[in-house]
Amino acid sequence: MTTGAPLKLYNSLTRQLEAFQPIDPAQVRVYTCGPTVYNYQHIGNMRAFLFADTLGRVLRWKGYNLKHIINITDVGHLTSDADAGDDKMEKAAAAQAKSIWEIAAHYTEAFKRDVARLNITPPAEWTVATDHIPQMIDFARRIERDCYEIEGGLYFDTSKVPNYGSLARAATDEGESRIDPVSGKRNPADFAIWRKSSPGERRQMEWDSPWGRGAPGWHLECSVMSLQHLGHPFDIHTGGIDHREIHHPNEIAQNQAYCSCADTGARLWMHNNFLVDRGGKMSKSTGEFLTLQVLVDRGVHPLAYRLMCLQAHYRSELEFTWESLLAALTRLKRLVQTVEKLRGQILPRAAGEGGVVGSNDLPGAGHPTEPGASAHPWAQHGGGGLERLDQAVSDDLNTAQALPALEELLSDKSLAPADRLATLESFDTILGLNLTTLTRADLRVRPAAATIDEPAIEARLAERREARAAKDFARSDALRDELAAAGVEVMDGDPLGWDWKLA
Ligand SMILES: Nc1ncnc2c1ncn2[C@@H]1O[C@H](COP(=O)(O)OP(=O)(O)OP(=O)(O)O)[C@@H](O)[C@H]1O
Ligand SMILES: [Zn+2]
Repeated sequence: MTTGAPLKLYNSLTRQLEAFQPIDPAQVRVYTCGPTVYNYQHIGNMRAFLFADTLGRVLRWKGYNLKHIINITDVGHLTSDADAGDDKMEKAAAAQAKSIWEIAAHYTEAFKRDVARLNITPPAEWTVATDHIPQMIDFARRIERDCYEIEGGLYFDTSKVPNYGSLARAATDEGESRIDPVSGKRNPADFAIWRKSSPGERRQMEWDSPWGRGAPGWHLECSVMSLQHLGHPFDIHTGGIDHREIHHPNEIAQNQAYCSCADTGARLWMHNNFLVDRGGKMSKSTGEFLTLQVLVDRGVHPLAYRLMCLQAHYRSELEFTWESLLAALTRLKRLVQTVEKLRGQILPRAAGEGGVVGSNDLPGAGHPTEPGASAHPWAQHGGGGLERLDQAVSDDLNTAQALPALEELLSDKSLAPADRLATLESFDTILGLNLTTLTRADLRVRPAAATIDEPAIEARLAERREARAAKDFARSDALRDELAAAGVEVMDGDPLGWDWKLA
């Protein structure tokens, strides 16, 4: 049973907020288009998975039993989403003189490491495209009547489905032919279901099919994996907003051809907006891009990036600047410091009462996925905090509004520290910032360029304190400069109580 405010989500299909009603109340099924593992994911890509994670966390918190699938695309995605150009995987393998399997394994592992560092809940299953080739061929056979064969392979005739492309904002008439015409296509928006290897072409990944040796089209993969692992129709399909224009309309067209009906395959299609920088959408194809590792190498904890994303609504464009990332880090430090203080306030009292309360003993601990707000026995102790959280996230996952509600809750002196901490656990079930366990020391990430370690820093700082006590300011300044040269900024009188930080 779910409780709390009705969950409203924005459906890209209808372009409006809709009250969420599960198809099967026993299990909510969500499919997220996963990464193409030809390169590291940039932090823009990770925004898409952070958004899907927030959706999953809210659904679970509201009491739904969630089955979430994220795929790994290791074949078929071409350098243009509009189905033209080279296969991204083949291209990367050729450039690095490696096998596609090595490329896929390396970047899949790197992606999963980032997923863990951002505290993104892993899905029920990571479904890998190349594990589904026979199913893709079966699916393609069933929709073959809506396709035609040309030299390049089997193409889907988009004129066969009524309302083709209605999900996209602009009519997709331009389709792939605008970029790289494929001779013989009937309509510009028609797309490959099965791409035949051209004579003389040597592909690392190719399979036999009724339409010749070749590889599946990228759009086919997601239709097939969602059908196999979730069944059609399932509840929610997510992806970045670029997918609203080509990839998802094509999935929908395939799904409708498959079922010979108007069903799009999913009830709701949800899309996160882009992370942008001064150059526009962050993109791997532009060459220079930021990975999570780059942020870490610069001394920024990954959860600061998570917080930065949570500060914006998922449907708003989010501009990346180092200043805004560092501001998010400061906000995170402040939250952690407040939680540490609160914990300090309850520990002595609890010890006096005959036992030390650890964070796992707090009410609500160990039940992170229990049903919604008012179902929690301790909801009344949160001073309305949980209701505010519920209202915010029920309004199309408005985490930006949940954050000030959390900050007000933590500083609400009319509530006992233990109650504030208990309510915090519920907030963090949704926000995923690890606020109950994160320490200030965890947030001090050593930049790759730093040439000094923590014991050495502490030793220099102790020396500097002595120099200051002895009013030897020249020595104190020299030590400060020495630390600065090693990448450490001394923070005298920092309001957050940070003695130093890695610059
Ligand atoms: N700048 C961005 N901001 C938010 N989401 C993005 C951004 N770029 C891509 N995405 C989303 O990231 C997810 C993974 O995308 P995928 O690995 O297929 O990226 P890609 O198309 O190869 O890369 P890119 O667009 O970065 O060159 C998709 O849901 C995609 O829509
Ligand atoms: Zn997809």
